[in-house]
Amino acid sequence: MTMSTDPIEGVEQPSDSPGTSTRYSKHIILTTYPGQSGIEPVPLEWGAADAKSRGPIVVSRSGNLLKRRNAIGAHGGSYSIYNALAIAAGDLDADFRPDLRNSEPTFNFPWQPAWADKTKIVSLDPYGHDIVNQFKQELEAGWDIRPTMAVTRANMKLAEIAEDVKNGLLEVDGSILVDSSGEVRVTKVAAEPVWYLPGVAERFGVDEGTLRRTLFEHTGGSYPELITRPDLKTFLPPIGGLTVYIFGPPERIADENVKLALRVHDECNGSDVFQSDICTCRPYLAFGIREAVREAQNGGSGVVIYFRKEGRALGEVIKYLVYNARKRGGDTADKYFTRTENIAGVRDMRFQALMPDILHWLGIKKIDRMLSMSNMKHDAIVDTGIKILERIPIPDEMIPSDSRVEIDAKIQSGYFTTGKKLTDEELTQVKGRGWEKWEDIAVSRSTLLFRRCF
Ligand SMILES: Nc1nc2c(ncn2[C@@H]2O[C@H](COP(=O)(O)OP(=O)(O)OP(=O)(O)O)[C@@H](O)[C@H]2O)c(=O)[nH]1
Ligand SMILES: [Zn+2]
Repeated sequence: MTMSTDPIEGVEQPSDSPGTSTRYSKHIILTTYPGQSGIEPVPLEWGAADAKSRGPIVVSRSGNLLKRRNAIGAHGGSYSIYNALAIAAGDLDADFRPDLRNSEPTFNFPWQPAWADKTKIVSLDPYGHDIVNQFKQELEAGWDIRPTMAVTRANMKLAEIAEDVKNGLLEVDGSILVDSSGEVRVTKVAAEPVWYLPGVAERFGVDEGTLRRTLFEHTGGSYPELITRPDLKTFLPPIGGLTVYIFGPPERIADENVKLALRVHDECNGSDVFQSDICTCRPYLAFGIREAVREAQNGGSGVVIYFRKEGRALGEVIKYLVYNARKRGGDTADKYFTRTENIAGVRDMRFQALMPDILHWLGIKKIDRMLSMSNMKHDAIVDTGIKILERIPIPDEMIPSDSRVEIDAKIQSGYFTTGKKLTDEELTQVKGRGWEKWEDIAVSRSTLLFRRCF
């Protein structure tokens, strides 16, 4: 195969390639180059004063947009693959354009100076929720421009909140906390990642070329334009995004005169949804929601931000391998992080450096009550100029006994605490639950049944 670079012709699809599709031309454009004839990216000036002077993010390769794209990657984060599958399966037209009527935000977040600051927001599109309004003409002309953020509202119900009402820790106000079943009114913002590569590189203290080359190499060479198009500075990576849960009127978040309670939470599916008791994730999340509701009821604002960074962004498979190593090797707090490092090479890949972007987008300048003990979250937030006035650890009575190992290891490694920091010797004594053998459980159960029968 030969590669022609001018004009955009690409390579011929090999005749022996399986399932040659009639949906696409026989020429496959593997990549593009800045000087190629016809290549004319839509101007995009990250950090410009407003959406129109910034320009829309155009990432689609469909039709003529291939020449006008100003971003690398694809919409939808990790769901871009499902989108491709739907097209491959014939369920979705490759040139489909969404009908965005009535999809506008339920609350108009006011413009913040950070939206026009290319150092404050580098991992999401500050105008991603407002494209229907900002880029009407382009949409009407048939351009494929998509929202990367969405704002909606909902009611949610949490068992722990119902418990808090029952125990007198929260009062039903009929507006924020609707009733004693734990029903709460909430405004939600979903955001997909949109990276301004020079800004992301700067946050990690690497040069842009190194970041681009590393992303290219370690995604199986999936995004060659990271290498061939240094003029394209924006990348929509195939990773999960975040959701903001706002309790109380959203306009209060940016108001420095009222208090703000904030929990930044990273996904832990096993605990958050299924309530496994090996970690403190769901209890801290529920505590965060309770305190956010309380702050909103007191005339302030409560915010919980949920990031899709399962297993400290190592993924659930790695996490379960670590759990096995912990349970088989003797689960003690002194070895907690070593077990992860043995399997993943590092203990954490969450890179909290990008996390504060959403706080700046919301217009947060200070956090009165930070519901987190993490030094990494704290330092990342404070480093970008947001003040944290008080840090609130998870209350002791909310810590499941099997997760003492995790919490004591975290405190030892630098997590904030108002309690006692254990010595190295004491850490070896903090033990998690061992595994019972299935055979033993089954035997004792059958013995029981046997006894009951006679
Ligand atoms: N790899 C790995 N990940 C874990 C383990 N235990 C918990 N996690 C993950 O650790 C993350 C915990 O995130 P958070 O609940 O935000 O807590 P944190 O950042 O440690 O700090 P706090 O804000 O103080 O709660 C989640 O992504 C969990 O899935 C473990 O043993 N191994
Ligand atoms: Zn967890």
